[in-house]
Amino acid sequence: MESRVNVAGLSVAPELHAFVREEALPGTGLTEEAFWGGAAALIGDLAPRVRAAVTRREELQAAIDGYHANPAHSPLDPEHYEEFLREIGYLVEEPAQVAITTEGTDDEIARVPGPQLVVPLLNARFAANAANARWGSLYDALYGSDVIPETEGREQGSSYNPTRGDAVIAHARQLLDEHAPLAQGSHADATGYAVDDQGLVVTLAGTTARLADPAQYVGHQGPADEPTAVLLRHHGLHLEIQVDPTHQIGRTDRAGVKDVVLEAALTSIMDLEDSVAAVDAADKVQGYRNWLQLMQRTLTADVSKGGETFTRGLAEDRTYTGPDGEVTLPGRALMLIRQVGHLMTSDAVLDAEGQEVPEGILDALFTGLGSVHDLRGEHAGGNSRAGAMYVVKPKMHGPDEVALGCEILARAEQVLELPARSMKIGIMDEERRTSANLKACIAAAADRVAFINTGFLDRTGDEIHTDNAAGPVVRKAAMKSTDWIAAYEDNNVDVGLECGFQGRAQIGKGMWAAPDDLADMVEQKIGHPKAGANCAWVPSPTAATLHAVHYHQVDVLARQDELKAGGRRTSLRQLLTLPLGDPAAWSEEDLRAELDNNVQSTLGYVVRWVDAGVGCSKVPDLSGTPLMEDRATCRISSQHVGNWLRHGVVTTDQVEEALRRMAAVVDEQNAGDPTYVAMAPAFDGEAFLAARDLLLHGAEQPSGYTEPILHRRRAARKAQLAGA
Ligand SMILES: CC(=O)SCCNC(=O)CCNC(=O)[C@H](O)C(C)(C)COP(=O)(O)OP(=O)(O)OC[C@H]1O[C@@H](n2cnc3c(N)ncnc32)[C@H](O)[C@@H]1OP(=O)(O)O
Ligand SMILES: O=CC(=O)O
Ligand SMILES: [Mg+2]
Repeated sequence: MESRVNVAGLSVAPELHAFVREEALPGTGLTEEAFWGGAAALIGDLAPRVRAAVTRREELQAAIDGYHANPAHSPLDPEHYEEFLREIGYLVEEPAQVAITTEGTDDEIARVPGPQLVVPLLNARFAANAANARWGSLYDALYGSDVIPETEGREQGSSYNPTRGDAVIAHARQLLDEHAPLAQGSHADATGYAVDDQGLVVTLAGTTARLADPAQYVGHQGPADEPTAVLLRHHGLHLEIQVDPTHQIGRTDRAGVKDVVLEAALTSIMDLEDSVAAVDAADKVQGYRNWLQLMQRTLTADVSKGGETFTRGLAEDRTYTGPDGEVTLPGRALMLIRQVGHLMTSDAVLDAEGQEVPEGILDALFTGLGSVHDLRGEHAGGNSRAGAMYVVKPKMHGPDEVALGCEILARAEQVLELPARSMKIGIMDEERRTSANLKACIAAAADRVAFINTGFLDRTGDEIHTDNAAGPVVRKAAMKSTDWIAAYEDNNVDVGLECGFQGRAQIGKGMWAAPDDLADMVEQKIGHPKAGANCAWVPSPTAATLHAVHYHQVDVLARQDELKAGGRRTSLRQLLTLPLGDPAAWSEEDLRAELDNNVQSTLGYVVRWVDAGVGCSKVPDLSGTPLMEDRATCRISSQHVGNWLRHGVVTTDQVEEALRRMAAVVDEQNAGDPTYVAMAPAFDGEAFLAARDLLLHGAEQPSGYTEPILHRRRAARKAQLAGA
C-alpha cells in the first residue's frame, strides 16, 4: 500500500491524491499548489467551526432531554416548552421578511416543475441510468409496472403480451387526449401523424385534425410528411410520439406509433449520502470519480442483463426540426450532487494536527473540482446551461449550520476559482431545528439557495430522537398521520413561497419508498404537485416516468399562486407537537409486530450495507412488500426501538430475541444470493452486530444518526475481507 502524501500541511490518502493529480485537476486551469494550499486554508478555518456546530447540537439535545426528564414538565405545557426552546437558542427569532435573490439557475430548477430522481452515486450503472432518465418510455413504464393490473389475459409473462400491450397503448392515448387534445376527435383514432407549415396534422378515419392548442407542437424528427417523432409540450414538459410502422409495436398501431416518450427526470440527485456506503478514501474516490465523469460526460458502465452485455454511456441531447428552425433539448437530467452533512469526518484527509477532516468539507472540495469541468473549459455546459453547480446539503440543524454550509461553498468557490455563488445550495428540511426555524435558515442562504425539500424520513428519525425523553412515540406507521408532520409539510411549502421561491428555486417533496408499488404511487403522489411542490423524489427511472404524468395533471405554478394568496396554513405550535403514544392502547401483538418490523427492516438493510457495501436496498417487509431502505429509514427504525426501550415499552431481552428470530428471516430472504453470508446461527458477524448496536444503542448516537455505527462496522468488515 502506498503511503499517505503530505501536501500543504495536509496528509492525504494516496488514492485521493492520485485522483486529484491525474484525473480531476487536468483541464481545470488550477495548479496543485493552489488547489491544495487553498484546501488546507479552508480546512484550517472551517473544520473547527464544523466541530463546534456538532457540539452545539449535543448541548441542545442534552438540555431538551433534561427538560423532559423533569416531572414538572409532564404533561407538556406547549407554551412553556416553546419558551424553553427559545431560551436555550433552539428556536431563533423569525426574520420578518425574506426574499431570496438566487440568480443564474437553470429552468429545471427555477421554472419547470417535474420529477426528481435520486441515485446512489457509487453505482456507476445506476448513475448513468439516472442521468439518462430525463426521457422515459411511457409504454415500458406502464407495461412493466403494476399500473396496468395483471388481470386475466393481461399478464406480463415472459414474452410480449399483445392484450397487455393494447391496454398500455389505450392508456397512453388517453393521456395524449388529456394533455395534448385534438381540436376534434381522439388520438385513439389516429391513423397517421404528419407536420405541415401550420404544425401537427393528425389523420383520423376520413378526416384530419389539429391540436386544440397548436402551440403545443414543438418540432419533429424525420420527414415532415412521415415523421419518426413528434414533439409536444405541456406545462413546460415535453412528450414525444415515436412513429415506426416497422417496429414490433408500431406495426400493430394504425398510426404506426411505437412509443410515447415523456420528459421525466428533469433533475437527478447524484447521492453521496443516505443511499451510499462510503467509509474510506477508496469509497470516496469512487464517488468523486463518478461525479467528475458525469461532469465530463464520459461516465460509462458495463451492463449484463437478459443474456446481453453492453456499455451504458450518457445520452446525447435531442434535436428536432421546429417551426422556426432547429430545436435542441437536453438528453440528460440536470444533475445535482448531494454531499454529506456536518457530522461525519473522513481519514481521506488529515489536517495539520492529524485530525480527520469533516467529510462535508471534502465533498465540497472534490465534487466542486469535478463541477469545474462543467463550469469552464472544454466540457462546459454539458450539465448546467446556466453555469451553476447544485449542492444538496442534508441534515443541517438550524440557521447557523446553514450559514456554515454556505460559507464552506463560498470558500470552495474561491479555491476552485469559480464565480461567487455559482455553487447553489439545496437545504434539506429534514432536522427539526431546521423545520422550526425554516425562514431563518432560508435567510442564511438567501443569495444561493436553489431548493428546500422535505426529507420526511430523516425528519421522522430526528423527531423521535429529539423527543426521546418525553415519552414513548406512536407506532412507526402512525407517524404519517401525526400533527407535526402535516404542519411540517405545509410549512415548508408556505415558507418557501413566502420567501419568493416561485420562479427562482425548487420546493421539493420526499421519496416514494415502495419502489414496486407504482399503481399506488400514481394514485398518491399526485398529492405532491397538488401541495405546491415543483419537484418530488422518485426511486427509479420508471417511477420518474410515471410521476411525470402528475405534472401534466396539475398546474403547479397555478397551485402555488393559490397557496401564496392563502398565506401560512399552520403554526409553530402545531409543528412542535410531540408524537407521543399511549402504551396502554397497544396489545402484546401490536408490540411484537412493531418490534419485529423495525428489527427486520434494520437487519435487512444493514446486512447489505456492512457485508456488500450497498447503501440503498429494496428490502421486503414482513408481508413481502419490497421497500426502499436507506440510512434515513434505518434511522427511524433504530430510533423507534431505542425510544420504546427507554420507556420500558419493550425490554432488551425482547429486542435480543427479535434480533435472532428476524436475522433468520432476513437470511431466508437472501437465500438466493450466492455471495450472501448468513447471520444465523452464529450472530457474531459485523453486520449482525451493527444492527444490534443500532437497535440497542441508537438512541445515544449523535442526533440518532446511523452513520457512526455503520461506518465503523463496514470498515471492520472491509478489513476482514482484505485480510482474507
Ligand atoms: C431518504 C432518502 O434519502 S431517499 C434517497 C435515497 N434513496 C435512493 O436514492 C433510492 C434510489 N433507488 C435505488 O437505489 C434502487 O432503485 C433500489 C435500491 C430502491 C432498488 O434497486 P434494485 O432492487 O436493484 O432495483 P430493480 O431491480 O427494481 O431495478 C434495477 C434497474 O433499475 C435501474 N434503477 C433502479 N433505481 C435507479 C435509480 N435510482 N436511478 C437510476 N436507475 C435506477 C437500474 O439501473 C437497473 O436497471 P439496469 O439493469 O438497466 O441497470
Ligand atoms: O433524505 C431524505 C429523507 O427523507 O431523509
Ligand atoms: Mg435524509
